[in-house]
Amino acid sequence: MATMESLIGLVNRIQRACTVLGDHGGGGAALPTLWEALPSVAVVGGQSSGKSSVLESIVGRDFLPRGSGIVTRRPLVLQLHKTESGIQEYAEFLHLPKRRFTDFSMVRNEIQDETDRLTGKSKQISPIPIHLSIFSPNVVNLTLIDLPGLTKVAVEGQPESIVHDIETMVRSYVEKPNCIILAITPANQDIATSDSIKLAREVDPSGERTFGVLTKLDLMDKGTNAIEVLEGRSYRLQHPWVGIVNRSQADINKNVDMIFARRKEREFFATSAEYGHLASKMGSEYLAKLLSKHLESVIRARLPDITSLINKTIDELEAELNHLGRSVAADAGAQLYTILELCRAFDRIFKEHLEGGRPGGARIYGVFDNQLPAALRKLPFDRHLSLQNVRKVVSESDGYQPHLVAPEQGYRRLIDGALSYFRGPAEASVDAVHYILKELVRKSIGQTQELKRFPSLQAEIQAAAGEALERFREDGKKTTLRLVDMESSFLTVDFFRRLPQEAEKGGNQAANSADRYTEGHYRRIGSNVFSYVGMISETLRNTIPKAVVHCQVREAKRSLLDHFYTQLGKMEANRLAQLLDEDPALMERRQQCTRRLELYKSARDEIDSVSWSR
Ligand SMILES: Nc1nc2c(ncn2[C@@H]2O[C@H](COP(=O)(O)OP(=O)(O)OP(=O)(O)O)[C@@H](O)[C@H]2O)c(=O)[nH]1
Repeated sequence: MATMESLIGLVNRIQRACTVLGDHGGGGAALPTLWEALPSVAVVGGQSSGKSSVLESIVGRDFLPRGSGIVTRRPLVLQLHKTESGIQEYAEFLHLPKRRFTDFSMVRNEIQDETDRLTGKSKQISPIPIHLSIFSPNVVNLTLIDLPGLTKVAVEGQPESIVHDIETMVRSYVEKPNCIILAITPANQDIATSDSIKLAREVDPSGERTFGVLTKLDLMDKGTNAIEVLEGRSYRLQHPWVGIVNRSQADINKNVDMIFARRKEREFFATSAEYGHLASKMGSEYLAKLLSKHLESVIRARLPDITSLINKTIDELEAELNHLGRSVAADAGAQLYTILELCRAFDRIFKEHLEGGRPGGARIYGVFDNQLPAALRKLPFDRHLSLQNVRKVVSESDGYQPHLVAPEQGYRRLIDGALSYFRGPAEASVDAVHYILKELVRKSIGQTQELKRFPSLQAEIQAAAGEALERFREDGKKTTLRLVDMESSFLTVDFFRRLPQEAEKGGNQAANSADRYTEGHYRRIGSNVFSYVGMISETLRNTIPKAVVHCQVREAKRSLLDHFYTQLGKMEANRLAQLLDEDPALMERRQQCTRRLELYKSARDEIDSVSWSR
């Protein structure tokens, strides 16, 4: 079995580690606190009930600030470490790790200064504890938390809210199931009106973690005594009540020393007619031993829970840290490598969208299969090739000399005019695919888990990909428009050769030029042009998608970030670091997790070392 020293010492060390990490249970921490799992003893009582006196006599030293009003304004975590006899007593603050206090009045000043440091001179209170360790042969191993005295009225200079604030703070400590409550009540006050008992009853109705302490037994009116309370009949708790006689104000003024006061207290009980039979279970020394023993047994009982909490939390923290990712390397080479890896991760996802595995690629096909054919069908060739327009264009082309066999010029103009309509759908296809690709870039960035941490790099990839897509779009437009232009630069000769020759077909030699200008003639021209244009439309319906895929989709797949990679290669180290700037909230979270993980791991090591010594 682990010794008492090692068990309480273990908890002491873990508590100190908790405080260093800001895990002190006082505030509403977002992460589970180990502190809350550790047993501790909190001293609770109304103002002037004798809290400081009890603490000091347990320690056997004067070291707490005195004065009027609310003196204790931050929790004081007091860890007592028993040393071998003959060694000089000293105190140490966690916030001043290098300094050993042997003069205890300096300890008092430091508590005052350190309280003011956080709360200002405003006499506000703060839940962040001050940690004080006392190493002495005259103490037992014990951790006590001194809390501000419960009060009913604010003192001058202190805000009204302080009454409520103090209660809230004290409550936040004592309501934790692992908190042992040392409830101080002065004997010269009716126990029914005791603030500490009232609060203790609320948070610990069964009284299993409450120790009742009755102070000022020497100040009771003549003829009255506290036997009913001390023997547990007035107010029953699971643990026996302990009566205490501290130094009076007069003793303090006379600088009566602590060791002497302890002796006087012992004598008080030993010689008391009322309390003589309880003498061995009264007094501050007895209280210290009682608490220490109880604390030890509680720790022993809680140790398996604490260990499993620690193990569970370590697992959780490690999982979260994995999820958050490693922190970024510091040197430029490693950073460049990281950036390239992240870009590749993005690129992989982007490709999956295009090639299948993720949705998106099908939308591009939708452009070719639906939008483009629909747009081609809607082109206003009816209007362009109306009888009226055909006649107009053909006669304009003929000029003063009407065409003799077929209106060559007229055909050309009508065809050129019709072909120019194809530019619209060609450009629209390029644009439609451009927007789909842009959207897929955006989606892929969002879906790249590894990139989540790096908002700057996300923006940069988005911009670089955007620029690249813009270049591809330019190229796509040029190429598709060229396809259209190519159609007007050379007409398909065969088509026209295959057209039936009107003159021959008619077989009417009498047919003269006058006949050529009939409606039927123009209608035929119109319908010939119409079927030629239909043929072109069919061709473009097939070639525009090829051009779009060639210039945009294939390039996006192949070289979306090529340009960006070249830029990266030329970047200065600090620019690379900037790209890897993480979301500050995330960095903060990782740091918190890392520190907490260290705490829990060191706590686990501590516990392991204690288990070994069993
Ligand atoms: N005679 C006698 N006086 C006591 C006893 N306990 C405390 N006192 C006196 O009561 C006064 C208040 O005691 P403190 O120990 O300062 O009480 P406290 O609860 O810490 O007070 P605050 O920190 O102001 O809330 C001091 O003058 C003590 O000397 C006691 O058992 N007997």
